[in-house]
Amino acid sequence: MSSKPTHTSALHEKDGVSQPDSLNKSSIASIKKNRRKQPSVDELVTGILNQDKVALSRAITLVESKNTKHLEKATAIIEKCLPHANKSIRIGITGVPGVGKSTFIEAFGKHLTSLGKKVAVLAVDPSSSISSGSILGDKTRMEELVKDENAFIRPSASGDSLGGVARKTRETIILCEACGFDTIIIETVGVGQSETAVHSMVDFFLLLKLAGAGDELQGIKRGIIEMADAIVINKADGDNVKRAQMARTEFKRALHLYPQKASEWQPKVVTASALQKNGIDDVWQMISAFRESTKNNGYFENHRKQQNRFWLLQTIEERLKHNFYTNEKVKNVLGDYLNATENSMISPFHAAQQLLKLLNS
Ligand SMILES: Nc1nc2c(ncn2[C@@H]2O[C@H](COP(=O)(O)OP(=O)(O)OP(=O)(O)O)[C@@H](O)[C@H]2O)c(=O)[nH]1
Repeated sequence: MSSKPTHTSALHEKDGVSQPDSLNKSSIASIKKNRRKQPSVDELVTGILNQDKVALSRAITLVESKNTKHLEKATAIIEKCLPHANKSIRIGITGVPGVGKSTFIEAFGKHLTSLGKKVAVLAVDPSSSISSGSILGDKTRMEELVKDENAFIRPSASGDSLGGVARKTRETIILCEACGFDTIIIETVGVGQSETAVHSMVDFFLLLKLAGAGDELQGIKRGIIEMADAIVINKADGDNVKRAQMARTEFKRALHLYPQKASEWQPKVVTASALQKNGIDDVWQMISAFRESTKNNGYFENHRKQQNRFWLLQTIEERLKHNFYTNEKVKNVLGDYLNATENSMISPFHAAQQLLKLLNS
């Protein structure tokens, strides 16, 4: 008898992979055709509300699209998801490259899913606008978490500006919440302004630090420390344990020098080892205590309201700026005005006035 597979066998091979017989040529073609067909707004929203990660991913891709044709559809999806959003804790995590952000988020995220939480990890990556590459997106990161059905990981899209990346991240938060994710982690590399952008979209801001040699306080950027609700001294393992504890004492002392936060929360300093998964639950307990205390004193809701106001005003500023710099009349003469201003032939104020008039002419 011939060993040649027959068409009646349940599976057949394509490119070395077993395929159900039902996936014959015509059905594959139809799947491909359907894939090309963009789902409607309602289909995507229904998918998101049914906690379908594929629908979520497709909606995020629309939100991130630079194609202006997608803007209307993306806005409609956000509007429909908005009433189902907001029921999460949004946690910002920052730290210099190499401090252990991915290792920490992997351990933290896995811990949270083991507690029955649904975790979305988003990244705000300022490098994408500079190098068109992405510090956070390029590597295979969080290998375990990515396989967890209760987790969703999305690196940031490369944006033209930090503002653009931040706007998309805010909208993505809304989509993830509508999709049932109750813990949203927003990661950024502590190398620039991105921390401020992330701070403006989270409830709790966590700074990862290392117990370095020498004077710990020298490396502190005042602004970032001021924003932090907690400092986690990572890599507190092996020979590093003692140093991490010393660093903890120093940071605690330093944090007391700052004025009290509007949240009335006294920022905490803890040590952890993301690699050995030590101190991970302490971080979660701390965030839970923060949520409880700020919900009780009204700060939590109030802060989110302020963030919404800020998002609106920031979006208006961005659009105005965009309209100005892409206006043909402005583009034609901007260089001349810049030259004239450089050479003190016209004052910058007068030049600005003239240029702004062009927008409405
Ligand atoms: N000993 C020790 N090593 C750690 C710990 N956490 C992370 N590392 C190691 O530190 C290195 C950097 O870790 P990552 O998690 O990639 O750090 P990152 O901050 O995400 O780095 P970037 O992606 O470059 O921003 C890796 O070799 C990790 O294995 C820890 O708790 N203890």
